[in-house]
Amino acid sequence: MSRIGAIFQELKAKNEKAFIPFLTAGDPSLEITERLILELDAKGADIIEIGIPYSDPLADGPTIQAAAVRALAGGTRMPDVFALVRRVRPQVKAALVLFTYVNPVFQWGIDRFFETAKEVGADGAIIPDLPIEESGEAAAAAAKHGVDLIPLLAPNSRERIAKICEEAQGFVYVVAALGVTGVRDTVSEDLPQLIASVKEHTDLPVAVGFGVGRPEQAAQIGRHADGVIVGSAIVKGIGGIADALAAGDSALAEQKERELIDFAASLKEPLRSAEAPL
Ligand SMILES: O=P(O)(O)OC[C@@H](O)[C@@H](O)c1c[nH]c2ccccc12
Repeated sequence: MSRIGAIFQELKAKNEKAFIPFLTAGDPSLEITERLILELDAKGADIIEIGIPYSDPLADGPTIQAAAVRALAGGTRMPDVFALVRRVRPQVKAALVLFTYVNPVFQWGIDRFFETAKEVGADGAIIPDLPIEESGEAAAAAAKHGVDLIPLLAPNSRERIAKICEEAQGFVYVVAALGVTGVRDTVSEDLPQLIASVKEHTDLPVAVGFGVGRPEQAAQIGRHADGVIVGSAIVKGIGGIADALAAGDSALAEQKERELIDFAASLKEPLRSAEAPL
């Protein structure tokens, strides 16, 4: 069983739900990303999504776009992200999932991407602009090298649920809202129904992301899903660290970092003893 599978199994036995934060590698520096990964792991992150900065992140809202801009400006490229994963892997309990787009994977070489991912210790990969209809080659390479290729399933892809679930590895990423990434005020009322229909097609865990920015939202989703993914709200906090550093205020940067880690812990808290569905 993969590390991701084992983590979900262990959580289930404890009636806990997975907390899955996202951050962009190299935002604002690789050194800070490395420290944040260790701190998130220590605060109970079960899986960490590590974004490979990309110049054309079409599914991302302004917060994560800005993170990619900062990381690229700092010079972070694909090989740096692989090296980062290699460094942190022996130091963390959390599973590590690479998050990237089709183009960079193509350029690196599909087979070589998954081969390198495995070699440095990544457990999974998410490629949001890879439609299921075109995922054959990547799915084969991922399976060959033992990396879970985690598919995204959006509220508008009901007819495609069966096919996506059939191909899925690791977990199914249910997108809670249409549009781009970013914090939203409310959780969609249709979400429990969508999760239920995904669960009719697969025994894999289901994690929900898009728009989650508060512990109450995490708690609400945790009643129905096996995991909660939080990107923009975390990345916004990292933006605060970046701003403080850019202003030369390292004391403020340290304070922002502590606040971010406390915020991450507050998102995991309601998932530790998840309530059963009502
Ligand atoms: O930022 P949000 O709304 O919390 O959504 C999760 C998300 O950031 C992360 O999984 C992600 C980052 N970039 C993406 C692009 C597409 C889908 C998902 C993502």
